[in-house]
Amino acid sequence: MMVKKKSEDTSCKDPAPQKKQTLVADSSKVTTSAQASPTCQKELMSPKCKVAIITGGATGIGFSTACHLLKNCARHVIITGIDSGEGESAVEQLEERYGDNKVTFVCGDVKNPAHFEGLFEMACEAFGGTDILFNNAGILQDKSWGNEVDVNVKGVIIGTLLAFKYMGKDKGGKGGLVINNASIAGLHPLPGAPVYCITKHAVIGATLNFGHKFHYQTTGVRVCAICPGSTSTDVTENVCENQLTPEWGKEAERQIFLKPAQSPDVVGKAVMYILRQARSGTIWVVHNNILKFVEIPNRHKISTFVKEFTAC
Ligand SMILES: NC(=O)C1=CN([C@@H]2O[C@H](COP(=O)(O)OP(=O)(O)OC[C@H]3O[C@@H](n4cnc5c(N)ncnc54)[C@H](O)[C@@H]3O)[C@@H](O)[C@H]2O)C=CC1
Ligand SMILES: CCCCCC(=O)/C=C/[C@H]1[C@H](O)CC(=O)[C@@H]1CCCCCCC(=O)O
Repeated sequence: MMVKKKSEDTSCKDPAPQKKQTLVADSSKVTTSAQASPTCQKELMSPKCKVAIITGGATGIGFSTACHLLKNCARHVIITGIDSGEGESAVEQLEERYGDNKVTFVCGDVKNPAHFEGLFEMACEAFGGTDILFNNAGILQDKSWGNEVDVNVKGVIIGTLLAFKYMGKDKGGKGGLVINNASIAGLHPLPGAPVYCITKHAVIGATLNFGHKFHYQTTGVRVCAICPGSTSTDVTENVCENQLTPEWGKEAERQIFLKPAQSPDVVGKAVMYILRQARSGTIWVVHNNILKFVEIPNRHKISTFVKEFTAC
């Protein structure tokens, strides 16, 4: 079987092959008040014996997360993607590291609800259900922004609604966890790639809404988001060429590469932390190898009074 070089990720091998990157949880900044504590004292979930679906799991951050789940004794990981060569190569690498029958690749598009539902059906039939959905697939291609919106936003909505349907306690499921892969670009502007940035802001919105206690109390499905800073994966390849104008492309590239990109392994570690500890509706940044909780300010505190209007 052909093993594509570009999807090879050795970052999960122990010990780390290059410069060791340690994920530091910035605990001084994590808890701001007892009421708003983003984490739970007791472990909310362990990866052990869990069944996970990872969209876009054959490469980059998704692949690294699959490594961490399997290293932590997950029962089975279903990875998806649109490139079957990358999928086959990823399965080969994961089986070599973690043993046979631990991973399945399904080729398909997150924009396609039937494909997505097939993943949950497969997990039901083979393993009795799904515990974790990592909505990770995403593209940075403002040049074809309609498709970008569909993949980055529609894919997350389709996946989360299906997670509620198949994992929700109110639907006979066991509850579980959805982690959305947003981006630091979901929290601040990336003017060279504005549509990408808009889609990632939407993923934050999806997390705050689907992760709200209104849904958590009925479904038992936690919904959290991770916002990686620049990470060395294929998504950061050809940034310049894939934007709406060459000037915008140059600006996006400049901003994304202002600091050295972190390893996808660091993001995989951060996903494990969120899986174990994070409350539903919480947003987490992992940037420069540091994990931080993002406090969304109360809307009453972020606005300053200017003027009162009365209807004419
Ligand atoms: N690399 C970075 O600096 C950052 C990446 N992210 C996000 O991380 C996520 C994963 O990207 P990376 O691992 O960085 O890059 P990547 O390019 O290695 O991974 C993206 C994966 O999504 C898959 N994919 C693309 N379109 C798809 C579709 N329509 N349906 C199903 N799968 C599809 C690809 O086959 C690929 O495996 C993306 O959502 C990206 O926006 C967020 C912040 C920073
Ligand atoms: C694939 C697109 C990823 C976009 C990531 C991005 O825009 C990153 C930009 C950073 C750049 O590498 C250097 C920076 O300073 C940018 C991020 C700054 C965000 C501040 C983080 C806040 C915090 O640490 O809480």
